Amino acid sequence: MPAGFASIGVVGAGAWGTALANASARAGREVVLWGRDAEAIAAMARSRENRLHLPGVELAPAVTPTARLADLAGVDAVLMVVPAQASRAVAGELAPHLSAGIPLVTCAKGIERGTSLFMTQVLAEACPEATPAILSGPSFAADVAAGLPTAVTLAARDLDLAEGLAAALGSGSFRLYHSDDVRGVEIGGAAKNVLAIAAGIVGGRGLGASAGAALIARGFAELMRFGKAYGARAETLTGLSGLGDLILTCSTAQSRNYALGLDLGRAGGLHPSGRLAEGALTASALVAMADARGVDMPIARAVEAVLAGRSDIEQAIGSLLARPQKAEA
Ligand SMILES: NC(=O)C1=CN([C@@H]2O[C@H](COP(=O)(O)OP(=O)(O)OC[C@H]3O[C@@H](n4cnc5c(N)ncnc54)[C@H](OP(=O)(O)O)[C@@H]3O)[C@@H](O)[C@H]2O)C=CC1
Ligand SMILES: O=C(CO)COP(=O)(O)O
Repeated sequence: MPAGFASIGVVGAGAWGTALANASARAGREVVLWGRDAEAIAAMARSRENRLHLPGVELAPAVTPTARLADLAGVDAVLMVVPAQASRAVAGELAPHLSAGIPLVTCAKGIERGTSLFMTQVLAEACPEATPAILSGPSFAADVAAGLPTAVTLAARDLDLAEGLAAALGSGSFRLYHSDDVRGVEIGGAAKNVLAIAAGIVGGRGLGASAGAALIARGFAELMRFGKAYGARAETLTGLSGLGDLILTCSTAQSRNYALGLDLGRAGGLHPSGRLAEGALTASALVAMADARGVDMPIARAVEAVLAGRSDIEQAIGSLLARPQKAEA
């Protein structure tokens, strides 16, 4: 068993937070799982199941649910698993309970609207005493919770810290690779959700498997261009958290972002399902950041225009197909 990180705090008792709490317990950690809804947390503590967000999965004995952030004081590392747009506010409330230097690992996938900051930048501002890190990669909560084989990347600026955290959280079925390319890992997770909405639209419109594959390849070209403009390493963008997660999320309606695109493609309008689709919240920031550095992202731009109601699906598809044919890059 690796030294250190005997206890893990998980902030956010949604599907992913609950799955990560169980995965951490499976790796031998004691886990405190925080959720904001005291009633739901009490029910979870009684039933040992997160019936709202991860039904049918038994909570591991080493997981203690709580609705009090103060109960995270003293843990050795914290996984931040609330939605991207809520991360700043929750991290700010958490900050007074954390010891100096504690690793604070964002597991959310998105860019903050309004500030255009990546998740580790948001945590660095909200919890300046903590050490930001990120966990991201192709991993549905249900798969991880079921103990199906999954591989993700954990990145911190200090490679030894990333390696230590990966060793502490990983198990036979939940494999963690480590990296010091924090920016690369967070760009992949944020961008792929926007592109997955486009893939869902292609599926919902019945444009065919060939168009779906073209969308993934051209979407990946956008992700690469954006990543390079914002300092990511190519090998990170082609790895688990970039290409790996793009393929997963663009391939199945198990993804909420893809499912949102499916609905848009079939019905042509936005029908809010109430389910979290981070890409819909990140699209405008992604496009604004692409514009700021002159990065060409026609697919992401088309998604943003559809979501904002400035374009209908037919117009968006038409404008993509009308682009001049050019050298592949
Ligand atoms: N699900 C998955 O397979 C994966 C998800 N992720 C990422 O993890 C993040 C969380 O997603 P996921 O767990 O699936 O989402 P869920 O919709 O399952 O759960 C979201 C959780 O966040 C809580 N929450 C929402 N807003 C706030 C807020 N303002 N303050 C505090 N808590 C809040 C919700 O509480 P309440 O129940 O009270 O509303 C709920 O517990 C996202 O960024 C997602 O991209 C990453 C990899 C896999
Ligand atoms: O990030 C995910 C899988 O890696 C989950 O994707 P969705 O949020 O689209 O469901």
